[in-house]
Amino acid sequence: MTDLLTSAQMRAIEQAAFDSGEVTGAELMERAGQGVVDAVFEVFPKLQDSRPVALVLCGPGNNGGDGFVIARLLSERGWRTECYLYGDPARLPPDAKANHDRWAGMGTVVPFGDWRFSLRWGYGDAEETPSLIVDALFGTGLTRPLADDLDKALRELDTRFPEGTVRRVAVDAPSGLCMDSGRPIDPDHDGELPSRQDLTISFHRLKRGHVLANGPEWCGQVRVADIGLDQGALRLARERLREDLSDMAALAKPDIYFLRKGGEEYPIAHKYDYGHALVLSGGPGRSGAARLAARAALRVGAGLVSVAAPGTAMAECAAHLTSVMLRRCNGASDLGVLLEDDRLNALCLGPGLGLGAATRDMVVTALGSRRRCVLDADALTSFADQPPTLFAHLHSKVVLTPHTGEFARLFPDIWERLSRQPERGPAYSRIEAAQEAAARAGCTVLLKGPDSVIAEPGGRALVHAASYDRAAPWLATAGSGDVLAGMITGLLARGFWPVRAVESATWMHVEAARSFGPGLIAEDLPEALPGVLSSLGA
Ligand SMILES: NC(=O)C1=CN([C@@H]2O[C@H](COP(=O)(O)OP(=O)(O)OC[C@H]3O[C@@H](n4cnc5c(N)ncnc54)[C@H](O)[C@@H]3O)[C@@H](O)[C@H]2O)[C@@H](O)CC1
Ligand SMILES: Nc1ncnc2c1ncn2[C@@H]1O[C@H](COP(=O)(O)OP(=O)(O)O)[C@@H](O)[C@H]1O
Ligand SMILES: [K+]
Repeated sequence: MTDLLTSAQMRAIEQAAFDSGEVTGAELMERAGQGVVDAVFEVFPKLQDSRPVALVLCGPGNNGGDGFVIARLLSERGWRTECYLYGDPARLPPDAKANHDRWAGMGTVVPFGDWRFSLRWGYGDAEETPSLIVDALFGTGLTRPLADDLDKALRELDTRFPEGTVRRVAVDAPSGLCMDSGRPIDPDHDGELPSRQDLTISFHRLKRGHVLANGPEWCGQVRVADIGLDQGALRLARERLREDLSDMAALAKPDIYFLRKGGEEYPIAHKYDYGHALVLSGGPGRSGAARLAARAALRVGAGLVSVAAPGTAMAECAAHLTSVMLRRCNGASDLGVLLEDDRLNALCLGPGLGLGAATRDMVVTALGSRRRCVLDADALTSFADQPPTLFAHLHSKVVLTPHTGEFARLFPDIWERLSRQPERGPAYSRIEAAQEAAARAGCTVLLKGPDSVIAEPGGRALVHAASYDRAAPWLATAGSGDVLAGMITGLLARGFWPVRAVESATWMHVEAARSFGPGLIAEDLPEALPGVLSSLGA
């Protein structure tokens, strides 16, 4: 389990470590600076052979303190390093002040008022041009937008050294990014930070802002530096700050133990031991989405999968289905009859189902059967005018899988908070939005996107980040959400508890896309699943 921390959680862990006597602030700062320098040369080995000239931008807090450590360590490696300080040296916090003073005995500290980037750096002298710019201005302590003069100076610096001419590295966070939400605190610039980093080094664990919203876009790559905070500090912090840490989010991962067929759980299993999923289809010309979902449910290991289609779409479905079975279902009352078969243990409603009263009725019937159930697409949008009607029927075995647009229709007030440009930090995040939605709905909610958030009504949240080395831009293709809904349904049929089904499915969905690569269309996803399952050892 990889935790994703808020700034407050990170501070609580740090404080617990100090109080336990395990480490001092000065030691942590030294390790943080060392962690940055190590990561920089590991990720960009060619920097060792380039111009050894660095510019370190230090801020008024401990992020700036890390910057002074980095300057010293670079200098010890023979780099010509200059520090620019935004802030009053006399008001730096103690550890940052100590490192400032130590550095001031070795090199220069240019006060902000004297920043003349375009004149001092690379002005007719290639030798002077930095090959590394370190952003140690603000980290987890950012609470408000960058001041105009600082923002302007940073933008000038950014244009002075275009992308590719210098490596930009951020300490903990690209300055201006809220680390609780991944959203720039920058109402005046429409969320455009002054510069895009090539590498961001987090400490101890990733923070939420590294993976949520625009975080990955501004961080470039991320690395986590181990600064030696052990489990003891985490335990102590947890005991002290139950509230802050009980909602610690984590990164999603596949549940390998339960994905495996056979094994200790089912040494001689029958197909019904893996459940029977039922996917409802729309009318003629609209059955593709349900068929995609059904195939995905079967590929992910449901024992049996049926599509239930209106009479008018039976021929179309029959022409395309082989191992997936077919049932007639002309509406809510037919669905009620089908559900008398209690072997049908997981339902999927929404993909291609059509909008309106007929869909609403089928949803209500499905929910009334208390089956495990995935509601996606049209099953959600059909309640856009009356979300409370839907919420009244939901229960803990249901999963809602809205994309952003569907989420906005069902939870307009939550969406409004999430889409407002943040003026202060910590900003409202997609994790909080999904948590609030799950609490209101009383069931598991998957808020889809490159940063998919899975939230349970009890408050626990998981994030599946399709970013950095797990980026899967090919998933932005019609029907990929239908496949995901089917995968979740298949895992529910196999007996997975909702949050586990969603966690494993979102992970494998991205993995399937990545294993296929460019040119992916939704039909390829179920076919890529056997490879994904094998690679997991399932
Ligand atoms: N928490 C930990 O365990 C560790 C933290 N370290 C570093 O400490 C950083 C956090 O330090 P701080 O809490 O001092 O926070 P920062 O250094 O991120 O920010 C410090 C100060 O800036 C002020 N501020 C916030 N937004 C501003 C704005 N827009 N304009 C001007 N001033 C603004 C704040 O009031 C605060 O005084 C981390 O990001 C990391 O770099 C590391 O030294 C290693 C360990
Ligand atoms: N750029 C992207 N990177 C990673 N995953 C993405 C990206 N765009 C979309 N996805 C994923 O693809 C799926 C799309 O679902 P959805 O929007 O419901 O599409 P559709 O309705 O066409 O099936 C979601 O699981 C979403 O998380
Ligand atoms: K920073």
